Amino acid sequence: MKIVEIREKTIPISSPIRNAYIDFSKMTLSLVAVITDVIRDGKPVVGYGFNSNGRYGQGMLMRERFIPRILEADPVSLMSDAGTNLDPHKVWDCMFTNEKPGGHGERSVAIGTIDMAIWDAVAKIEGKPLFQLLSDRYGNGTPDKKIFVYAAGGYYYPGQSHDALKDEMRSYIDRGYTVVKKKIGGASLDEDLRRIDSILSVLGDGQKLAVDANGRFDLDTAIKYAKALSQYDLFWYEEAGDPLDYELQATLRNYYDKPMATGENLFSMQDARNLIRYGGMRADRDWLQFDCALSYGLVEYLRTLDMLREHGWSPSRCIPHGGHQMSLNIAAGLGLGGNESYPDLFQPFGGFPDGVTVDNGYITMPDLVGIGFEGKANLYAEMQVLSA
Ligand SMILES: O=C([O-])CC(=O)C(=O)O
Ligand SMILES: [Mg+2]
Repeated sequence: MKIVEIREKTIPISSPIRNAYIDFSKMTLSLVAVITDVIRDGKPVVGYGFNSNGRYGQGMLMRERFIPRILEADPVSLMSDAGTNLDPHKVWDCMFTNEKPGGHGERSVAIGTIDMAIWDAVAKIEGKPLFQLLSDRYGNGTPDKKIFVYAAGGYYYPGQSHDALKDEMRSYIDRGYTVVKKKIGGASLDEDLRRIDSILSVLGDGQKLAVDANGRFDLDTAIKYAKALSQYDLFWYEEAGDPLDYELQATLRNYYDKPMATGENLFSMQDARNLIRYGGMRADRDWLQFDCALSYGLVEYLRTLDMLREHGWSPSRCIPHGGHQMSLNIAAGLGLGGNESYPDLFQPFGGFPDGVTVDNGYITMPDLVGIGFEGKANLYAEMQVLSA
């Protein structure tokens, strides 16, 4: 068997929203199709992948380095030992050939996107949902198909009123979510607190709200917010300072004893390990948000989960960034604590297969082969254009 062709396309996911650091008016992502010569149901197996929001399409890196390396490799060198399927770890090693360590930049996004498509193809060739394959290979063989999901929104919109913000949050609760997220740090502390008060007048409980500063704050500001936020008993306080400022994160724990979350902008096992070694994160209450689609894919995420276990962290402390079905499969197969969801943003990417509903904060994964993209009609329509 072999990979016949790999196609990629940059697709806009723009919207008028803004967090504390960027707006999404020009946001794009890469969609990838890995076409194999394996026939299932009379058609070649095609694996699909895309990167989640925030890092733009990475077509150039794929076209210049990673796709040619895969297509120029001896197909046997990319196969499982039995020769009946691709081996994602071997494909990963092939992509990483002649890449120096460190300084991960955005090649981790390009590789992560192709890696997602490889895993989709591998599970389709085995004829299983990816979560089942992961549980069989790396877990206990019994996936937990019920997954906690929270609704990420609460962005800054031009001219948005507090009533509109309240309506947005109410609509997530009405759709079955029990935890919602809002952005902070894109307005003054006073205005952010008024926005939080408005939202809590709807939610009634701080544990139903997470806040996200998107790495905007210096230490003084992070501490001011920490002190002010302490009154609410929030679900979490996310990415207060620069993602690579481990000392800031470690200092912040002296001012905030409630749960914190970070990690969506750490793109390698080594960066994640530095957070665990030096960031003062607490395995009994904090949350880790590494997103495989941005950080070298699931092959690297498996290394990150091993690293976490060695440092006394359970996979259940991971709730990845990005809101895509790949992380839902990892959550079900390997016991993560849940997944992000953007009910109204970045569609048709992200979200759940059609017919899946959120019930009291949880979804249940349907038994779809591969990652399950074929079960989401508007997403699969985009994918089919690429592979036609
Ligand atoms: O606004 C963004 O860049 C996305 C983000 O931080 C999140 O979903 O946590
Ligand atoms: Mg975030």
